[in-house]
Amino acid sequence: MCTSIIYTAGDSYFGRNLDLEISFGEEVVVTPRDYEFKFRKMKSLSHHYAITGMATVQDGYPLYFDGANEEGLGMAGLNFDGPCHYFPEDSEKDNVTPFEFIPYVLGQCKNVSEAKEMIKNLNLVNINFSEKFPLSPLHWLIADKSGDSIVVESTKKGLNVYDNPVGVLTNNPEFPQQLNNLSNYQSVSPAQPTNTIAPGAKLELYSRGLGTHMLPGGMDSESRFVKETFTKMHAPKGKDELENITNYFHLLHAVEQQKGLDEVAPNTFEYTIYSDGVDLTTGTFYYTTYENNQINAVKLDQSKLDSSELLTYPLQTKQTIHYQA
Ligand SMILES: C[C@H](CCC(=O)NCCS(=O)(=O)O)[C@H]1CC[C@H]2[C@@H]3[C@H](O)C[C@@H]4C[C@H](O)CC[C@]4(C)[C@H]3C[C@H](O)[C@]12C
Repeated sequence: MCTSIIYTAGDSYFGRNLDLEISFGEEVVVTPRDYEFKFRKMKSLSHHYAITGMATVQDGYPLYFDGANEEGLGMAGLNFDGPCHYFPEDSEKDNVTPFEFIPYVLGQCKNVSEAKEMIKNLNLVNINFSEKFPLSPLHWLIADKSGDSIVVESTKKGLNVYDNPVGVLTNNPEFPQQLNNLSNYQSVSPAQPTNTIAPGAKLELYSRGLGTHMLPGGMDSESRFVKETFTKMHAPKGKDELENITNYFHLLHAVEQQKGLDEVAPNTFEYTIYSDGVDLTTGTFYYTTYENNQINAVKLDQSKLDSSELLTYPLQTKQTIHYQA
């Protein structure tokens, strides 16, 4: 499972938890403006916006899991196994494969409204990257530095684009159903409840936080969607970058999956391999990993963006403890 969010507090911060039982050798990858993006069915892009994100580089190609461009548009792919359906090539449309979707959009669009326009004529075509890396069933959260976001889902109905009023995406079911399910939790509140169940009966407020008593806490995608929406919608806004990025990681870690809790095969557990976030104004890319929950960062270096060579930064997975004398 995975969770992706856009959190606006002065700047906007966009990223995700990557929850899985295996790693694909992902690292922080900056694609500079002159790296040539070759597409299977579309004309290649020899000059485009620079992209920073988490990717695995295969045959010299950055297979992005999530990332953002230098204009402040971010995009993350999350598992959508079941409802997801990709289509054969359609000669009337722009045929982009799912593994090209992130570079195609982030390479060319500045914000959500440009992305929406571009997606109007798009067909997510069912072509594998390779035998070793077949298609993944994904849906995407796309968000920009204004805080706007949309969800893109390719199902048997076609390519669906939904405005996202909460700026959160997890996994199944389809997005409209996830939103609809929030109705069941409208009474969840940071405040102590008033007694509406048995007016007149004396009910003790025996604990703080009783307004959150009905908040789900499971690993499943519906529970995470509700919990993350509540947590993010009530998040404080910090006074500077340090406070904001600290808040941001608290939001993602609120739905992180600890090892041992989500068994996907006998004795194999899905867990939060990494959490990441880009400041969509400065382009600084932050991340934590399961082993190392100190915040690490890669700053966007403008002097390196007019090049054609990928820049890669291996994940720092060693925990550092701040010992005090
Ligand atoms: C599985 C990952 C999403 C995490 C997630 O939602 N897990 C939940 C699993 S489940 O619901 O509980 O079953 C997705 C996110 C990005 C995906 C990767 C990226 O799309 C990049 C390439 C694309 C290639 O086609 C396949 C390998 C791959 C390297 C993908 C492997 C995998 O599908 C990733 C890593």
